[in-house]
Amino acid sequence: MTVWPLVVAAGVGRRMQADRPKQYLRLNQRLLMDYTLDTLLSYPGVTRLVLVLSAHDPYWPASEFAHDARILRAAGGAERSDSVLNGLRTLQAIASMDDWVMVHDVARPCLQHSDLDALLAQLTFPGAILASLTRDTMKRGRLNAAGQTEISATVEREQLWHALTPQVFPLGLLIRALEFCLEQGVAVTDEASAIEHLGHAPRLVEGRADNIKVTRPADLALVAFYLQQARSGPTNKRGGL
Ligand SMILES: Nc1ccn([C@@H]2O[C@H](COP(=O)(O)OP(=O)(O)OP(=O)(O)O)[C@@H](O)[C@H]2O)c(=O)n1
Ligand SMILES: C[C@](O)(CO)[C@H](O)COP(=O)(O)O
Repeated sequence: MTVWPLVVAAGVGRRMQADRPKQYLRLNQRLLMDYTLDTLLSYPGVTRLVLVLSAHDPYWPASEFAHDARILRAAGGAERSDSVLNGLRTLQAIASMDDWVMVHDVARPCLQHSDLDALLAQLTFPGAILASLTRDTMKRGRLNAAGQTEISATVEREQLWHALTPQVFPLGLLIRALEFCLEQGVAVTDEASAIEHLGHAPRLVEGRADNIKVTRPADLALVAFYLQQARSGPTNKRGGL
């Protein structure tokens, strides 16, 4: 059974408010993107990887992996789901529809091989995602008459998870799910949502809480610390595709 990594890296990073897309910011002297690509390309059994970049990305040549023949590039789209679908359509040229695809955010550079081992132990229909249980009491907010944000409800915390990536699904099923959502005009922010819209229930695989998505400026120092810790700690080389 073949599992193809697909990395989405065509975002502009509005919330990061930087002078370039966040995947091209340096953390401990290395491009954020290169941490993510290194983790996936060094995972045992990975021979190719689909990388979705903005069609107008002038920064890619600065990557350590800019000339890596294992990388198959695809052009991004307006939304993350469009970028994923573009990547899947590029993957179709080299893959079987019965293969699996593992979609990962380039903005999650702290992914570790141990989490890939856990996720890839779940390659049964309809697929699975890495997730982390919420730790806090969760509130839903609303704007009041004075323009302040107030609590509208406390969300039941039992079995409440943060969806992370990678998210792994049969290639054909994920293409059908994303095309269905596109046809129905349903916006989805992760692959599992599209699979759910087909009536399936992907499994949740508990992953590391440090597999955070770099989104806002305050995330950079924390992720730099996690990456430093990972570099100085044991690496996970067991497992594989
Ligand atoms: N049209 C898009 C939008 C996002 N992404 C990717 O999807 C992942 C998660 O998206 P997000 O964190 O929202 O990244 P950005 O869209 O770049 O951030 P922002 O929403 O702040 O602009 C990122 O790796 C991003 O590069 C993508 O490939 N194509
Ligand atoms: C896919 C994801 O990382 C799962 O939590 C998240 O939905 C991406 O959301 P974004 O708004 O595109 O960052």
